[in-house]
Amino acid sequence: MAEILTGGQMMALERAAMARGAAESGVLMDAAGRAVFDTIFETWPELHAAPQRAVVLCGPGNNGGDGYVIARLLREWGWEVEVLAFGAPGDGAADAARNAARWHDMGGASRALDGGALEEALPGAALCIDALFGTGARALSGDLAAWVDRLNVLAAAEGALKIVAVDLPSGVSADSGKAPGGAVAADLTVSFHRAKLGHYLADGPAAAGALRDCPIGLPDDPCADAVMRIAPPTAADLLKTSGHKYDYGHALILAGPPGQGGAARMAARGALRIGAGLVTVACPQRAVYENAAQLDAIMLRGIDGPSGFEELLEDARLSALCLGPGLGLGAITAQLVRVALEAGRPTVLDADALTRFSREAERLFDMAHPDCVLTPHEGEFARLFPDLAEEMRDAATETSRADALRKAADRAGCTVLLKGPATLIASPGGDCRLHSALYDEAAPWLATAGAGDVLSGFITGLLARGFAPLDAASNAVWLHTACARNFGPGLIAEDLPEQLPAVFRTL
Ligand SMILES: NC(=O)C1=CN([C@@H]2O[C@H](COP(=O)(O)OP(=O)(O)OC[C@H]3O[C@@H](n4cnc5c(N)ncnc54)[C@H](O)[C@@H]3O)[C@@H](O)[C@H]2O)[C@@H](O)CC1
Ligand SMILES: Nc1ncnc2c1ncn2[C@@H]1O[C@H](COP(=O)(O)OP(=O)(O)O)[C@@H](O)[C@H]1O
Ligand SMILES: [K+]
Repeated sequence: MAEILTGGQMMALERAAMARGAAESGVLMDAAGRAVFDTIFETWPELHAAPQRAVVLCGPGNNGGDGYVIARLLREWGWEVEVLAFGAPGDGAADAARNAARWHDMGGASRALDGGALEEALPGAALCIDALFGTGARALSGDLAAWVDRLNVLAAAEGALKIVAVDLPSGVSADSGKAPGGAVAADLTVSFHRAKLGHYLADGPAAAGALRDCPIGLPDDPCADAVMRIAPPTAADLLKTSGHKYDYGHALILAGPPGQGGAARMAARGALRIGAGLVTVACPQRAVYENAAQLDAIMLRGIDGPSGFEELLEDARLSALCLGPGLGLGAITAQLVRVALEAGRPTVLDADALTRFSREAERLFDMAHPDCVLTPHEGEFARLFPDLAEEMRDAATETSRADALRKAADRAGCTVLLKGPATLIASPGGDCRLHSALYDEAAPWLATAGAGDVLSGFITGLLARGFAPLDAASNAVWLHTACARNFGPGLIAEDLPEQLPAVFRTL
C-alpha cells in the first residue's frame, strides 16, 4: 500500500533524508524539474517534436525553484520561455535562488507576475507551468487570487493551452485539499515522491486535472502515521481454495417492512458473491412472501421483532451481521441494532441503522465494539458527527476528511468508512486508508441508488469470512469500484455483485 502524505510529512521525510546524507536538496530540485519536463512530453508527445512558447509562473519558495529548473530545461529544448515571478526566492529557498540566478544568467526572460503580464503572455502560449506554491501553500487572497482567477479564464479561452501544476495546483492545501481562495485549474499535476492528501480531497481533484506521481530520488522511508492508499487485493487474499461452505462464514442481513426489501436483498447478493459461504436475509414475518419471491441462493428467515432476532442469533455460526439498508427509521430499528451489538459479532451498520441514531449518536457509540464497521455517506456522517462534519466542510479550518474521520473512529470505537469519490476508512488508534475513484480510476456512474447497499453487503461478506474490519472494508471498497469500472456507464446497483466473478478473474 502506498502512502499519501501531508505537506508536513513530506517535508519531514525530505529533511530526514538530507540530514543523513541520503538526499541533497539541489539534486532533488533538479530531479523534480526534470520529472515535470519529462511528464509533459510523455503526456503530450506532440509538444516534444515542435517546441513552442511557454509561460512559467514562479513563486518565492522551492516550488518556484522547480519552476526555474523547468524554464531552463524547456529553453534548452528550444522553447521560447518567459517567467512571471511572484516575488523573488526568499530566505530558506537557497536552491530556488540558485536556479533563479541561473535562469537570469542564461538570459532567460522574466518579469513580475500581475494581471497585465498574464494578459500579454498567455495568448498563443502552448504551456503554462504553475510553480507558484506547492506543499507550502496558504489560501490565495487579494491580488493573487484575482490573478489566478484571470489565469483560469484566459486559459479556458485559449483552447490549446495546457496548464501543468508543479506538485500541487497553487491554492490547494496539501493537507486538506481545500482552496477557499480559489486555485489554478490545471490539466496535469505532477507530484513528487508521493501523492499528497490534497490531491484527493475537497477541491484538489477538480483543480489537479490529471495526476502523475514521480520519483525524485528520495529513499523509500516509511512514514508512520501516513494515510495509506488501498492496494488491489490479491487472489490469495480472496479466492476460495478448499473447505466447507461454513469455513467461509454465514452472513445475516436484516431486511425491513414489506415493499422496502430491495436494499437488503442487494446487500445479501453482494455478500454471497464476495464469497460468504452462506447468506440469510431475516425480515419481519409479513415481508416473507415478498422476499421469498425474489431470493433463491440466499436463505430467508421471518423473525418476530427484536426477540425473534435474539433467538436467531443463538446460532453461533452466523459470523457477520448487516443492519441498515431498507431497515426503516422506526423504534424497532434501534432495538434491532442493540440486539446485534450485544451479540458482539462483526457487524456492518449502514443507512437507516445510522440515521436512526441521529440525535443520540453517543448511545450508538456506547454499544459499538471494535468489530463494527459504520459506513456513512456524507449526510449520515454529518448526522452522527455534526461537529466533525462542520470542521471538515469549513474552508477556514485545515481539518481534512482524513483528520475528521480518524477522530470519528476514535469516538465511535470502531471502523468508520466515509463514502465518496475518495472513500476514507479509519479505525480507532489512527489507522486511516484512502481509496480513490478519481483520475484514471474514476467511476462516476457509481453515484446510483443502492450502490452503498451493495458495498455494505460486500463488507459483511468479507467480515463473515473472517477478515478484520479494516481489511474487510478496504478490500470491499476496492472491489466495489472495480466492479463499477468493469461494467462502465449505465451501471445500476444490481449490476455490481454480478461483476465480481469477472473482477476476481483479473486478480
Ligand atoms: N528540497 C526541497 O525542499 C524540495 C522541494 N521541492 C518543491 O518545494 C515545494 C515546497 O517548497 P516550500 O516549502 O518552499 O513551499 P512553497 O514553495 O510551496 O511555498 C512557500 C512560499 O510561498 C509563500 N506562499 C505560500 N502561499 C502563499 C499565498 N497564498 N500567498 C502568498 N505567498 C504564499 C510562502 O510565504 C513561502 O515563501 C514542494 O511543493 C516542491 O515543489 C522540490 O524541489 C523537491 C525538493
Ligand atoms: N462520483 C463518485 N465516484 C465514485 N464513487 C462514488 C461517487 N459517488 C458515490 N460513489 C460511491 O457510491 C456509493 C453510494 O453509496 P450511498 O451514498 O450509500 O448510496 P445508496 O444509499 O443509494 O446505496 C458509495 O460507495 C460511494 O463511495
Ligand atoms: K504549484
